Amino acid sequence: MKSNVTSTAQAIDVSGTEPLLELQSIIKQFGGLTAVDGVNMKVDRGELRCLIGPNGAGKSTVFKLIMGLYAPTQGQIRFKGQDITHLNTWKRSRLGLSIKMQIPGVYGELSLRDNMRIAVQNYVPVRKIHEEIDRLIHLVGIENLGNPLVKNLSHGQQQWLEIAMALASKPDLLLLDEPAAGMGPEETEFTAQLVRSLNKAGLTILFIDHDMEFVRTMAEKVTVLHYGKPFAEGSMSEIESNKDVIRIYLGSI
Ligand SMILES: Nc1ncnc2c1ncn2[C@@H]1O[C@H](COP(=O)(O)OP(=O)(O)OP(=O)(O)O)[C@@H](O)[C@H]1O
Repeated sequence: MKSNVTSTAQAIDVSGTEPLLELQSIIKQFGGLTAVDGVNMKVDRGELRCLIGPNGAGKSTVFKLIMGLYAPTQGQIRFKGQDITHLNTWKRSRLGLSIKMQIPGVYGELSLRDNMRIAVQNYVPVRKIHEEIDRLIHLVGIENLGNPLVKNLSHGQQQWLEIAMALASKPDLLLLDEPAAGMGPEETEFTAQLVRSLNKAGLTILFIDHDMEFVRTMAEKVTVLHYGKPFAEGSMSEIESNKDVIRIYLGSI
């Protein structure tokens, strides 16, 4: 299979010097547990960045904070230069943030196109829905699957469908939580190709992954989280040769 990305809907604003996303001193506590402990992070337009770190380091919580699924205990989140710390998820998605979570968010008992319709209907007029569904399933390379019930799709196909659904809002920044988890080598390769081509077409992507081979082929820049704090940041080769990162994470996977 091959992905069909040529361009995403929103072009890169080359004039903008401000980071697309900025986390400023973000803290998130769950009762007595500090899951995110003072994260400062900037993501520039056009980046394909990976967030790595040991289990429980706070990666998924950071994603949920960015999307407004959790409110930070402290700190500020800025997106496109705007303070979005107190905006609800719907408004953030209108502003250009989208997420594909780790837990599948597709409806197995509905057909592929009905799943897409749910994702698309809030963003295009009714007369454009079919056309938009066609565009998005073509974009992620699942246009030849027909219209089966989603529970009958393979794991990989369900993940790509979910990426297509996440693209319905025409995001500027797409968050992918372990996009290739549970996939075989071929599906993983297709996912890597898809994510890279979406990025090349102008979409900024921040993803979480534990599969270093996958990260190596994808990310230009890697941020390491450890106990809820940024621990290291750099190119994959810098990260892989960082003795402290090997000690706390890479040495154990
Ligand atoms: N809703 C919640 N309530 C209480 N504790 C939570 C909640 N969500 C996350 N945590 C805790 O916060 C910490 C960070 O969790 P998080 O899922 O963000 O880590 P992670 O780096 O994504 O881990 P993994 O790689 O295993 O997915 C963990 O100790 C987790 O148990």
